[in-house]
Amino acid sequence: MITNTRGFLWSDLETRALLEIWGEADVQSALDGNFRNSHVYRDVACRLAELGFERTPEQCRIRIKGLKRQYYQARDGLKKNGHARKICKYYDEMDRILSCRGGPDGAPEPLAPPPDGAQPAGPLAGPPTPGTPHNSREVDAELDEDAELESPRDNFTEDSGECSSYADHPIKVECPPFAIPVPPGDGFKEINAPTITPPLNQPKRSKKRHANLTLDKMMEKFLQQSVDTEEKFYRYEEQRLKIEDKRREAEHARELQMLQMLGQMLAGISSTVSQRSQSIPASPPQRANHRSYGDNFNYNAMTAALSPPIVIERSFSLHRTHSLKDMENIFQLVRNVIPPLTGKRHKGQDGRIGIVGGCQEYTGAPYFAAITALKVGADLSHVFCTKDAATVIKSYSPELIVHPVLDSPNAVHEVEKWLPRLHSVVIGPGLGRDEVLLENAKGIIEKSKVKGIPIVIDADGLWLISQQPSLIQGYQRAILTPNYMEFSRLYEAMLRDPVDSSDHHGCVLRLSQAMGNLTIVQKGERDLISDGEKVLVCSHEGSSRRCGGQGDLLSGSLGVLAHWAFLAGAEKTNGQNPFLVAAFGACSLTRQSNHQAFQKFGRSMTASDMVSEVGTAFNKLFET
Ligand SMILES: NC(=O)C1=CN([C@@H]2O[C@H](COP(=O)(O)OP(=O)(O)OC[C@H]3O[C@@H](n4cnc5c(N)ncnc54)[C@H](OP(=O)(O)O)[C@@H]3O)[C@@H](O)[C@H]2O)[C@@H](O)CC1
Ligand SMILES: Nc1ncnc2c1ncn2[C@@H]1O[C@H](COP(=O)(O)OP(=O)(O)OP(=O)(O)O)[C@@H](O)[C@H]1O
Repeated sequence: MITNTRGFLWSDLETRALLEIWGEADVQSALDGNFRNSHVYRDVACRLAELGFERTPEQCRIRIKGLKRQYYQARDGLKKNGHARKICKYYDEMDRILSCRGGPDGAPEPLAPPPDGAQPAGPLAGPPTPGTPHNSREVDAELDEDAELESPRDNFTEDSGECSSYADHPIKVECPPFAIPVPPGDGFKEINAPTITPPLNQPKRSKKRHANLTLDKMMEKFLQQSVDTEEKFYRYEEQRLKIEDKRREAEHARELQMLQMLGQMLAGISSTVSQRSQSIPASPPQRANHRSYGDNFNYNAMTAALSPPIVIERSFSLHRTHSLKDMENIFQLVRNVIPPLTGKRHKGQDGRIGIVGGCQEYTGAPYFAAITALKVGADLSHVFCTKDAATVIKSYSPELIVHPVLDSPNAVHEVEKWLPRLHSVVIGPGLGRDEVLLENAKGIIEKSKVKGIPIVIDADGLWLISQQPSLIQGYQRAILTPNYMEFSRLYEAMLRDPVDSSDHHGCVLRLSQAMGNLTIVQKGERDLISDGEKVLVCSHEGSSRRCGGQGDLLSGSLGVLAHWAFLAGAEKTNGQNPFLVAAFGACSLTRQSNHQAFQKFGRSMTASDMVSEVGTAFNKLFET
């Protein structure tokens, strides 16, 4: 029965059958020295078929050729490492057959010792020298013997014709019997260098170690090259960044230059306008004392105001408890308390103001108060706000010092640490009405009182006071700045009566008295200022625009002026209550800023526009 074969792959059984036939003496003698061997392999194939294996003569010849090659390689090249059997599975069979076969001279071939300690099949003549002419000749002869039937297609299968499996052939990493061709380079020199070629009688193991060492060195070299490349990359990147920085600096310098040029151009334009304004006589200070109850805004007035020169109106109101002379002097008193700008002062002397307020909802209010304090002339402006609000407030202005402490568990202590360095505190803008924050504000008020620091209370700070008036009652260094609604709350809380809308002056006077003669600024169409003894009315022209944040400008500027007035002493204030003077100055300034901003922006005016006007408004009111 013919066994089906699997193409050109040979099973073990099939191969052994082939070797059995091919090793027979008549076959060997037919092949020996005979270059025309096709008839021999035809016979081999026929005999194989008799055993049940269907193979063509050509397949038989090629299989034998492959087996011979494996055998010679194993014997000549690799037998010393003791793994010949793994390279040539049929080594013993081949050896038995070929050792009996004569060499070219007819004498038996000297045989290698059997690998892996196996007993040699033939007489042991000592190990052959690999690569001797004899062996080469033998292989050549055998290959020539097979030449007749060889075809290009067969080359594909001649060395690996076995039907193998992964189990039969475990993967082995062996040192190849030839040098690995590698690209030239420092790291590869040693491979072909004759100086390190092991002597022929050196054990194979050392060759292997040498190869391993070489591989190690190659790997080392490779890693070194990687490190070098990386370093080069970083050096290059560093240089690139430096160049980039320089480029940016140059660009920045150019931008600055452009801005300076622009500034100079604008200054030129502004001085032209200013010269024009000055050529028209400005209102003398005496005129500021002109009594007026603050004309309501009308379009004629606005039209007049828009066209230069700007006439600064200062309006005062008298209460029956005060003389005209007092009123005439009050504005001059504001001027008196403003510290002169000299080169002798150091940072902080002109005012370190603290604003307590600013929470998640309200970040604008503390900002407006704090920035106005700086615009009026304070040196440092601190904001004590909640954590949420801090980053936002900082982002509005780098000039502000922002402390995100107001909602921290030890908020009062955190602010208290700063109190000795503060000249006044403004409590309430954007504080909100969260119980915890109000409680902290209360603690800060108490600590500030202990230190005798002037305190301005506005917005939600006033809500707190309307709940607990005793918190500030009797502290005459406090100034409360309620709008109409806030005033009503306070008034009702203190006097248990609704506000008498027919007697605003009397109401503000009474509230101040009820609070222990601290200063009350009732904001409105006309601002009423009282310390329980006097009532000042400021109806300086502002505008009809009531945008949110105007009150914050007032409280911020009042924080600075209160410090200045308080510091100035009785001589400068002519014995008047310094907080009345300060309040009058702050109301005038806020209204003037409002007026100027409105002239520019009309209905679109916002509190920020007013902030931009604070400097010039201050200048017009107090320094011209
Ligand atoms: N950008 C920001 O972050 C800003 C934040 N801000 C902060 O907001 C917080 C709350 O302040 P607030 O003014 O809204 O509260 P509050 O004074 O109780 O008024 C509540 C209600 O009372 C009324 N009302 C008010 N005035 C009145 C009047 N003159 N005459 C008559 N009624 C008047 C009016 O009621 P309505 O007439 O609408 O019914 C009003 O809605 C506070 O922390 C503050 O600092 C502001 O500073 C703005 C810029
Ligand atoms: N009708 C008005 N005419 C002119 N000026 C006014 C008028 N009402 C208020 N002002 C001025 O605006 C300033 C702020 O007062 P306002 O009543 O807006 O305070 P507020 O309600 O506390 O403000 P905020 O929006 O900051 O809370 C004060 O200086 C006040 O003189």
